[in-house]
Amino acid sequence: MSRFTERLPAAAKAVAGPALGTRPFSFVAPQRFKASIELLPPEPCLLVPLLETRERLRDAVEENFDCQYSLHVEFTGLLSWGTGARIDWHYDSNRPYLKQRHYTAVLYLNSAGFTGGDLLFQLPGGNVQRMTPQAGRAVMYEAGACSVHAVDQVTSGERHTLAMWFTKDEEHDEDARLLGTLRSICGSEAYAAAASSQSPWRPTGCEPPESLFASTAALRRGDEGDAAAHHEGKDHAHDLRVTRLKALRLSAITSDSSEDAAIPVYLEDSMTSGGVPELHAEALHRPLYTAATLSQALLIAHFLKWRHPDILELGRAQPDRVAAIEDGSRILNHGASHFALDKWNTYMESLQRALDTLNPTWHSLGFLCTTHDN
Ligand SMILES: O=C(O)CCC(=O)C(=O)O
Ligand SMILES: [Fe+2]
Repeated sequence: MSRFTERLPAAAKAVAGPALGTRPFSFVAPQRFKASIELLPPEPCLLVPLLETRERLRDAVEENFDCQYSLHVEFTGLLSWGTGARIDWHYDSNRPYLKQRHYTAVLYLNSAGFTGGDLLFQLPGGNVQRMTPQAGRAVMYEAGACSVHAVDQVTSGERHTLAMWFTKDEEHDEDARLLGTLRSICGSEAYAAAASSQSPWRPTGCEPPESLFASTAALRRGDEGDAAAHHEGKDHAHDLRVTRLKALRLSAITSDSSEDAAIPVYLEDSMTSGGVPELHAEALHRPLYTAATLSQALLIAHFLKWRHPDILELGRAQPDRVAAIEDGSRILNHGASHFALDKWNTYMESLQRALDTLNPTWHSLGFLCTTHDN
């Protein structure tokens, strides 16, 4: 069994300083979609292996960096990298609000189904170490400036990863919130109903408990530097998740009377008549989708922007653009409200299948290896 014994960051340290001073420091990953563990559907078959895996990765990081029992999980995310996605040279704690990140682990969930997407590390002397993702393998490195790395463009298909960040700072512990979530969902009727439902995100009937989706902290950590996500308040009119939906030209209608009410999300322009082709006006007055919480509304909005941008464009269509969006228009006319959620559920099911295929691998520690074994 090969274990992760090499500490890449130490090797990379010698060039990290000068390189950072001279290189442009930009992220370019428009096709990247990130789902925080707290925002995933509360399916036991999805969450249980995820939780097991994150514990295993935490142990491995502690062991390999000699800091047993001192790390907290700061963020767990399922990431999908579509064709065209890449990240330029960077290190993972490179923003003031990411300073608490001390270590990173990335578990690769697939190796077939995409091309490109190699992980590159800067080494001393200007050398670059390249690692091609392999399903079931993990890399781990320090999150600081000594670990400058990049991800090559995904040239086709979709690359799936489980990305985790670890912190020594208890205040940024993701576990506290997750434990609360698990306590509140385990054994609850709502959870049983949601877990047995084909579509746990269904806006009517039994909702997964609010606590599973309510964390604005998850958004803060999941969204590269968007100041909007720093909001922690409860006032919806000033909730920056609402502002961020607006930036996508979506309007979430929140209810003052009930905390539990489902939140319909509309294409903003569809609520006014400006620019909306007559033909579609009626359909556009229906919500694009309905979410259980604002966090979920935003997550689905990002998903739609990533995978179905035409749908978000529909309400803004100029008459001469109608042809280009004909498919989307047809969908809206035949039940827009279901389209977005159907796409979202289908996507989540495909992620779950990708994870299920890894289950046997996850039950063996053998998946942890050094990048030098490749
Ligand atoms: O997916 C990878 O190989 C690395 C991802 C990465 O560098 C990041 O998310 O900061
Ligand atoms: Fe990174």
